[in-house]
Amino acid sequence: MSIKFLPPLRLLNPSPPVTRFPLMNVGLSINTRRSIPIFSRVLPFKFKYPGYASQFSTRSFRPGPTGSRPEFSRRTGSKPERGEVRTSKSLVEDEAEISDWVSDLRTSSFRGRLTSEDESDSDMGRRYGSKRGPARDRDSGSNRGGAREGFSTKRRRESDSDEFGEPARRRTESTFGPPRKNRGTMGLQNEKSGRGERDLWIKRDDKGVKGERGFIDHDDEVVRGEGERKGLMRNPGGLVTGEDSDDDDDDNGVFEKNALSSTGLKKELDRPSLSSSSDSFMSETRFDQCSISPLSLKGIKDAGYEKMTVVQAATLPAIVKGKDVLAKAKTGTGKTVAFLLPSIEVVVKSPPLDRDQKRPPIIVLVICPTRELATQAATEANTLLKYHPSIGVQVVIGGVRIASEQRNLQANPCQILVATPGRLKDHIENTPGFATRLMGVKVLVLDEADRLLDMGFRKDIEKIIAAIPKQRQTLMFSATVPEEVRQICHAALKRDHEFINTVEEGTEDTHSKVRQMHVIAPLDKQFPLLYVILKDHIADDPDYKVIVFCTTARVTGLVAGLLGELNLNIREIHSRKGQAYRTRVSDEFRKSRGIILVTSDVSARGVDYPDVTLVIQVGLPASREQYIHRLGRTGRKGKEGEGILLLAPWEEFFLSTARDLPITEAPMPSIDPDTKKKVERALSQLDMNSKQTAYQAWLGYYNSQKKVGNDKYRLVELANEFSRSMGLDTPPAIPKLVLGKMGLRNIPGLRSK
Ligand SMILES: Nc1ncnc2c1ncn2[C@@H]1O[C@H](COP(=O)(O)OP(=O)(O)OP(=O)(O)O)[C@@H](O)[C@H]1O
Repeated sequence: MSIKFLPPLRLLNPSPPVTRFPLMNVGLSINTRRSIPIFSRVLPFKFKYPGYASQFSTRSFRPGPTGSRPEFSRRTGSKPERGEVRTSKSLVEDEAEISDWVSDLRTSSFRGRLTSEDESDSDMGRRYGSKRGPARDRDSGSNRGGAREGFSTKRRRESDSDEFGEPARRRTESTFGPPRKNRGTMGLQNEKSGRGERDLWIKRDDKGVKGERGFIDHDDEVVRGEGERKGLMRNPGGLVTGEDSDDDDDDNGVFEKNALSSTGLKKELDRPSLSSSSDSFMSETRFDQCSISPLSLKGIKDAGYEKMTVVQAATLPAIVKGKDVLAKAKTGTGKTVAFLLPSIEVVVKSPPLDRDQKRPPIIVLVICPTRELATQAATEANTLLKYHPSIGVQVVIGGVRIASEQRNLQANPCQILVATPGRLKDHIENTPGFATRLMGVKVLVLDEADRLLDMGFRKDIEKIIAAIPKQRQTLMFSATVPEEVRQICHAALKRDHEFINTVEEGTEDTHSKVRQMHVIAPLDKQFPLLYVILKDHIADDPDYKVIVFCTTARVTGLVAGLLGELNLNIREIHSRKGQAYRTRVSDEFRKSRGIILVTSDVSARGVDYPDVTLVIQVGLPASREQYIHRLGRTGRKGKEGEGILLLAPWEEFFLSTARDLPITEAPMPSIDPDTKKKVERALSQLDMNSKQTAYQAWLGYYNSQKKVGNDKYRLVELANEFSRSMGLDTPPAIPKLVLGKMGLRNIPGLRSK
């Protein structure tokens, strides 16, 4: 059965045809075991370069006598093979866990949107509504109005929220597959049709017997019944219950019972139980063993790189052969060079620019989810291009005047463009001649691919892909490639792409040299605890360099204010800060020691700050993936590091979603009465506005976390606990409009204005 597609509605703005990503279909993800043997294909992999041949194989690596050789797996086609599914299945150990996992899959994409105040923040006005005001405000870097976090939260969830009416309709607009009630389990196979790329879906019955078939065509738009998508997004369980509420008291007890000296945690962290062997990120292959242009080799040498990292050695052969590649490698292992170097080689091999050409083509397009990351990738590209003076790199990111970017694009060579999605889309729509230049793209790179394919960016990415040639090479890189991303990535990748996974089978997605611990404490203990943990770490390591991740921009602002009042050497980065400020602070933090960066998820992915000694995550991470990326700011390039996750008792469920990661319980540091008083005094010094906005943002964030937000009554109780933890007797009032948008009108305990 083939599906009839309706043409996209075009009203005011004529837009290019859109490549549609199939929605992440949970049913598909958890049933891949059955479909795999039919669809997966492992092509023999022959190395072109002698240097690689001895080093890698397509088979799983079993440590030899030296035990040091890294393992990676490589396969082609859009379907995972057995080994890989085992890896993702390690998250899902039994049937009961599957439902938890499914809930997480359902929520993870919009969770990401809610928390990650990445580039999307600045462009949210454009992406989620027709009003351009908010985006402009943000771009100018000014703080406006306490209600905005609530609104931006709403915008970010618009496309898949049940609470706001409009979203449910939108959600159905791009749903693919057969009507839900007819769905059994399904497998997807990508193939080319006369009309472009499409996915074959095959329905299976309970025994896995093939039944109904159909196609999902990426070039068309489908309108489908509402119930189908809702069924995917609703969380059947996982509410925070009254029992959890009672647990708060119990946990207070535990808190006191477990209390050690304030240095207890530090001592625990000092224990030398880290394995050092399996984490080698360097390969034995030298860059000069590969067919790379001599000028690029000179640039590499000047950058101080001699041997390739594992991911570089693993992906380079396939990329230089022109293959599409989806690569997974742990954080801080050199993925940026892995995609930049072969991309530069494509430019080198392209015909030189014609000086008279009015609209010279952009040859390589790199898309990154955050401004910091885009800037960093461009800097790395410039380093590698040191001896290629005629090749130009330009960056287009939110928060910068679009007119100045337009001038730059006009005046300077730009064979390589690094962009954040929202701003790139702006240029496609508003910069004269830009769309023509994009028609020259030969290589598309999606850095942090899983994030870019997330719902928050998906529409922009679809538009961007529609604006570049179909005949191109696509490279996708990330430290996390959840199964549902595997399911949809072939909308952008060719059918015969290679999935190169450098994470050794049976090992964690995190580095063994990074010790991971959790501290569970009720909200009223968390600010003092954070202070104690930081003080201990500072006392322990005079060269400390710490990142503290908070759930939202406003909460980040509050925590930074508090730690500043406590005389710690604090810097803060989040989406409420102007871009110039963000860039300056980021540069300063990169170069400094003895410093603490308090940040939201704008710094979660990709940012390469050297020698971060400790990452603290306060509150529920948006997802297991986000936890991994945040943690990955420490322990880069094979170094050691520490991570502490500070959760309230009712957030402890997160640990079961990250059960495959070695997060151990930390001994509870004790808070002496002086410290408690000191923190209370510091809290009282903070201005009311920062507490009000933090409270509202906190409520918005947890409202979006299904396991907490489904029970609105409990949610409000917890929010008011947070309010008390800031030293407030009465919770701040929230504008009625915002409460309405959050679906929290008339919930007892909330004050409205
Ligand atoms: N061949 C190499 N030899 C030594 N250092 C390298 C090499 N390639 C890259 N690096 C360095 O490794 C560090 C980490 O690289 P990069 O930021 O690309 O990691 P990543 O894998 O993209 O991390 P994340 O997943 O956090 O984005 C950078 O400082 C980079 O300069």
